[in-house]
Amino acid sequence: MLGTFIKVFAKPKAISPAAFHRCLATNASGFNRTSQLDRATLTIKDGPVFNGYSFGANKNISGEAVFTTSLVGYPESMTDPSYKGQILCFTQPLIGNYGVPSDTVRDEFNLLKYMESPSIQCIGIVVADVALEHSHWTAVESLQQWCKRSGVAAITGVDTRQLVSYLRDKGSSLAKITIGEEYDADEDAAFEDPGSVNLVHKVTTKAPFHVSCPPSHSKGIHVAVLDCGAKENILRCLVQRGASLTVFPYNYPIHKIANKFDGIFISNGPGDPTHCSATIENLKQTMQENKDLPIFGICLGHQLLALASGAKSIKLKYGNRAHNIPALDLLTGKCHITSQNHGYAVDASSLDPNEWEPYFTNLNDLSNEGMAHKYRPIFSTQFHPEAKGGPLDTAFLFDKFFGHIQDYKSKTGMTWAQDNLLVDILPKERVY
Ligand SMILES: NC(=O)CC[C@H](N)C(=O)O
Repeated sequence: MLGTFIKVFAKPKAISPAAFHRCLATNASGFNRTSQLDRATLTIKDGPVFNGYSFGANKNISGEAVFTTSLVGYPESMTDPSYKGQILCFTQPLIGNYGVPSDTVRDEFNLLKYMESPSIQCIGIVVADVALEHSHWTAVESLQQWCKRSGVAAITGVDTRQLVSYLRDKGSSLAKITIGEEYDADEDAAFEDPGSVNLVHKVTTKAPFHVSCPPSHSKGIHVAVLDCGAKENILRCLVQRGASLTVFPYNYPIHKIANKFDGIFISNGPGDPTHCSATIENLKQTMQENKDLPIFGICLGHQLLALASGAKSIKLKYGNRAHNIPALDLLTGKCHITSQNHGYAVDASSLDPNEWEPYFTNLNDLSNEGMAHKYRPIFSTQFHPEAKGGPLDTAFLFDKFFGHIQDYKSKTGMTWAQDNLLVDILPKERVY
C-alpha cells in the first residue's frame, strides 16, 4: 500500500526545458523580473564592482560590507541594531520568499514580537536573487516594500559567492550601492566608514525605560540593562525568566545606582567597542564597588566588560556572522552551536589570569567567545544565547545569570522595592 503511494505520488518527475522556462517566468525569483527594476551597482572600495538591480530605496549609500551565512532570519538580522551602518550581504541565495512580518505587533511583555528593533538598522542589503513575491502567514509586506518604505538600499542579481570570496580574502571592506543606469565611480561622495564614529550613540535609548515583568512570570527580580542597541529578544529572555528591567542609555553612570539592582546586563551593539569609553569606565567602577553583584554581557557587552577588566579587543578580518558557529565551552568541554554577529573580538591573551578565564572558544577561527570571573558571578559571551535567529543551545546561560542573581539575593537579603527607583513613571518603551 505504502509502496504504491510512494510510486504514484512521490515519484520524482523530470521537468522539461519548456516547463522549467514557464516556471521561471512565473515564480518569485527576482532575476526574471529585472525588467521592472532599476539598475544598481555595488562597488567595493579598491575592489570589484558588481552590477545588479535595485529593489529598495532609490538612494545611494555607503557603509561597511559584511556577510552573513545564516539561512533564515533576514527580518531579525536587518533589525538587529548591531548591523547599524553596515551593508549586509546574504550568502543564502534566495532572500525574501517568506516576506516581512509586522514591525509593530507586541507580545505579552510589550516587546516587539517579530523584529529585533522597530526599524531596519543596516544601511543596505545585497542578495543574489530577491523574491519579489512572498508567502507566509506572518507576512504583512514584501522585502521590496519594506526596504523601499524604510529608505534602505537593496541590490539583487549580485554573484554573492564571488563577493564573499573577496571579503573573506581581503576582509570586511567599505562599499557603496548606487542606483541608476550608468554609474560613475567619481560622481558621488567618498566611501563612509561607519566604524569611525560611535554607532552605539545612535541606537541606544535616549532615556531610561522600564519593562515590567507580569505577575504570572515575576520572581521579584530587578535587572539594570545597559542598552548599547539591545535586541528585543534579549530583553524577552530576561523578562520571561522573571525579571523586571530598567533599561539605561549605554553611558549612564550605572555605578552610582548598581547596588539597587539584583544584576547588571550589558547588551549587544554596533561598531568598535573602544568608542564606548564612558561605559567602560562606569563598568570598571561598578565592578570595583560591588564585589558580589551578578553581571552578564552579550557580544558588545562582552567586549565592554573585557575592556573594563583591563583586557584588549581586536578587529577580526571579516568577523563571524552566522547561526551555526561552534563554540567550545572550556568549563564543560561541550561544543555548542551558536548564533553570531560580530566584527571585533576580545584578545584572550590579554585577560588578567589572576581574575579572569576564557569561557568559550570559537572552533572555526579559535577566537575568544566568552570570559568568566574566577571568583565572582560575572561572565559574558561573544555569541548570542538569545539567538534570534539561531539555535537555542546556549539559552542556559540566561538561567546561569538568574542562578547568580538568586544566590546574590539570598546573600544580601535584598528585596526589590519598586517605588525606590520610581520605575512606574518611566516610559515603557525605548526612547528614540
Ligand atoms: N552583535 C554585537 O554586539 C556586535 C559587537 C561589535 N559591534 C562587533 O561587531 O564586534
